[in-house]
Amino acid sequence: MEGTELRQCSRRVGGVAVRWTGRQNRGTGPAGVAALRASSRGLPSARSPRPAPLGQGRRWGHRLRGRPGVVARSARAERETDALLKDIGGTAIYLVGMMGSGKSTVGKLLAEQLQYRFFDTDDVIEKSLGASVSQIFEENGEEVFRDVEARVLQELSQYARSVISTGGGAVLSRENWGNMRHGIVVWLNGKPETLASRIKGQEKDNRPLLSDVGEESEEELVGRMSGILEDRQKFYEEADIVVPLEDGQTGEIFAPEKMMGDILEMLAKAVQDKKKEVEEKKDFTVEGLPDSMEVREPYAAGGDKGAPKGFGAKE
Ligand SMILES: Nc1ncnc2c1ncn2[C@@H]1O[C@H](COP(=O)(O)OP(=O)(O)OP(=O)(O)O)[C@@H](O)[C@H]1O
Ligand SMILES: O=C(O)C1=C[C@@H](O)[C@@H](O)[C@H](O)C1
Repeated sequence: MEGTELRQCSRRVGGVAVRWTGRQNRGTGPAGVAALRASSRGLPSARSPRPAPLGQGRRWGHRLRGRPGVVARSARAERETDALLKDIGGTAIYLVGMMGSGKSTVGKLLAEQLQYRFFDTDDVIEKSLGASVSQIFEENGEEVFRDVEARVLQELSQYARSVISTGGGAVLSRENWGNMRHGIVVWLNGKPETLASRIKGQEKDNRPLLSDVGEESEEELVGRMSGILEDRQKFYEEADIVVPLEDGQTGEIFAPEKMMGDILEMLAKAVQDKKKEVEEKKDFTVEGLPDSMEVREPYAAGGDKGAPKGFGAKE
């Protein structure tokens, strides 16, 4: 059989030690599916150093000032952002959305501002397996890719202070939602036209679902993106926060820095709403309850929607 036999990988991806024992099958021998399945247990294994505690670095507002397109923040805005950092208490942020929606671009900015680590699940998979997403689809099939993706998400969900850019199809798995509900899920919601114009002409190494779309035809790409979005819309809508890519009135496409600012604002609001909700629940009394019964606080980030894990994942 051509290709590499079981191989040990040990790499650092975003500050996390990723270990993987994998068999790569580049030949026509037995498919690598079983080998990948077997080897996808426990990835990534993470015993990473924690990032510097919030507050030790430069302040958020200060950092924003240097950014092109970002308006200097007032002392009040600085106080607000400091309060947000305190309030979200390290809660992880998951970015979901279609291919080309800007999850990696915006996610990196967000991580920098929050002094969080940044992970891109496609990258983690590619680096740890030493193969591109397209290669994995081609040689092992989509099902195996989804399986590996789920394991990666599960592992990453144990870490606080992370911004995690997920693959476009991660929302299709119930298991993934269970893990993403450890944090706050943010959907970058854009029109197929916007997505297609970004993706067109880009290499397709991590977008095998578009590999058969003609290079020349943006129309065909828009059609494909529309179809995928239609199938996934209801899953994306489960997100805690929805951030548009375009201005609904003018159609202007927002810059990544603006999107990051929008996310921060919406996070602040979500945190305040949740605090209020918790406060209201505290005042709520039920006649006739035995003294020993406690009223449980609701899940912080997912509200009614999700698996109850809440703010403050494992540090
Ligand atoms: N707000 C934006 N305005 C203009 N271009 C953007 C914006 N955000 C991202 N882009 C560009 O769009 C392309 C796709 O962005 P990015 O890779 O961040 O998306 P993604 O959601 O991570 O995609 P995928 O999941 O397919 O990897 C990149 O070329 C990026 O530079
Ligand atoms: O939308 C999707 O299903 C995908 C998006 C990419 O990020 C990759 O995760 C992969 O190509 C699948």
